[in-house]
Amino acid sequence: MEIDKAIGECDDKRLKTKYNNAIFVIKRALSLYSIEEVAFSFNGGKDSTVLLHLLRAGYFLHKKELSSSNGGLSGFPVRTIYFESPSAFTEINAFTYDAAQTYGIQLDIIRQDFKSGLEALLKANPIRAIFLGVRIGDPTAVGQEQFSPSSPGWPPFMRVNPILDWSYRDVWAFLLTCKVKYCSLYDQGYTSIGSIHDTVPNALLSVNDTSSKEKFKPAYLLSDGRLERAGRVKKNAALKNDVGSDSQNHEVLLASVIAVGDEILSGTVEDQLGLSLCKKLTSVGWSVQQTSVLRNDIDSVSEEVDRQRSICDMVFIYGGVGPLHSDVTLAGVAKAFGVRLAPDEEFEEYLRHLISEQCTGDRNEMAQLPEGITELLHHEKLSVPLIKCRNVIVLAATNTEELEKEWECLTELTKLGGSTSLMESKRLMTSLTDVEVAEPLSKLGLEFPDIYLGCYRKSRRGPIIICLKGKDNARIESAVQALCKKFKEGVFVDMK
Ligand SMILES: Cc1cc2nc3c(=O)[nH]c(=O)nc-3n(C[C@H](O)[C@H](O)[C@H](O)COP(=O)(O)O)c2cc1C
Ligand SMILES: Nc1ncnc2c1ncn2[C@@H]1O[C@H](COP(=O)(O)OP(=O)(O)OP(=O)(O)O)[C@@H](O)[C@H]1O
Ligand SMILES: [Mg+2]
Repeated sequence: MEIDKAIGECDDKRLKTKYNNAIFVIKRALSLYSIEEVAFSFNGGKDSTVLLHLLRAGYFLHKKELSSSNGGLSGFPVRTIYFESPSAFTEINAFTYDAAQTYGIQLDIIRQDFKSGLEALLKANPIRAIFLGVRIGDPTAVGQEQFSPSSPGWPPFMRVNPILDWSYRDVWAFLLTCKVKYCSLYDQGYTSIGSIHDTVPNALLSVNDTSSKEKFKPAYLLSDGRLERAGRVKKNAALKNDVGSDSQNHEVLLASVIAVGDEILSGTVEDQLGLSLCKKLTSVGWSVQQTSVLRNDIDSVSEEVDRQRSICDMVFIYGGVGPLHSDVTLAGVAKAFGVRLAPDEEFEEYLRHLISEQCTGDRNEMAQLPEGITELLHHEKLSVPLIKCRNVIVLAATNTEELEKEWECLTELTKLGGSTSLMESKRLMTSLTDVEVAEPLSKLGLEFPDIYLGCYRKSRRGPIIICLKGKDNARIESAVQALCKKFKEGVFVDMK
């Protein structure tokens, strides 16, 4: 088998190890599942192409072990699915079809989105496991292992990721050593290929040329594989980025507070931090748009963070930060931004000081932070810096005392308290009934559209508290006067 031979004959020890491990995973999968129960998700990308050849070799070696036959491969026996999209590059499409022909692959073309397509596929076929060319640096790899069940909400199958631990360099070492064909776009400076709408050649491969047309070196010449996605145009480029940039245009800054903890949802622990954070944010003029409590689950965190970061100026998240298996908050944040978790030397240094002797596990694993988007906010009062990922602040506090300290440092280090014009407010208490105040209050709202009017009561029959907020004290006073005029004197007590 030419692939096995090429790797066997090369003297790249690292590549041999990676190859052997991947083949081991493939052979395990082929032992666990029958050939009808497996599928290969192929899209003509470089990682997919590596996997195609590993599967060809793995199937050959698996068969050889079973029957001690040494025959060649006739056709490719693994059901191969390709989600064809109108926004795919024509070069990718052409290569995919070409490869199918060359290697005797019967392609199942699916023209639906991934989820619906997989649902239909699994309904019609006995498939239980799907091979994917996902690698650890991919945003979608966060939280995955070589065998990972599909996520909740997805049809049930096993995701098999034989090249999960391969680096960018390993991929190119394999393709070049085996001298196999790959999509022509990689020779034009594309290093990771998505759709025509979000992919351009990697600027790091640009060749300075006097002619007008920009030229690029081939993908295998990219020296720092961590930058392979530099040619991906950010999907959310237009979204909010940071306090102090486009957020300055709002009158009031918007915040979202997210707690992560199964223990809160089960009612075992009362969430004090959320309450405290809302108070603190309000006191410095922020408007808290939403608080939410999430399960310790990567996808729950990533979906909520992704939603909130695009709506709010700043997202504050706490809980699920640390070395426990349930501490998935940072992985969720990474997934929300489409980046991987990567070891951070600076952060590791802090942890080394902090936990030194107690550490039995891999300290490096604990020091993983969302790559390329994390800013460490240092403060002499903090033993570990605060973690800021674009407009998401990850708080490590586990109680209100710790939060107090982190908040103090945070307000000193960022423009949290300084960038907004503080809101003025006044609270009035009345023993009038809600029916009595309802209409006059809604009219007041129309007369003073610039004043926020909030109402609540502590018990059904207890007094009503009316809260007036605005930028200008004089306007608040006018609103209070106007409200008082609508009733007998003395029915409202000023609560300050
Ligand atoms: C065969 C297959 C299985 C997938 N299974 C899952 C899954 O279990 N959970 C999930 O969140 N995404 C799953 N995805 C989606 C990918 O994680 C990812 O969203 C997809 O590759 C799109 O990447 P893009 O948005 O960068 O194009 C799957 C995709 C494919 C092709
Ligand atoms: N449209 C698709 N059809 C079938 N499988 C897909 C599709 N998109 C992604 N996949 C699966 O997900 C894997 C990861 O996709 P990803 O885009 O990261 O890698 P790639 O396309 O192989 O290489 P590259 O990183 O250069 O784009 C693929 O190897 C493939 O198994
Ligand atoms: Mg791709």
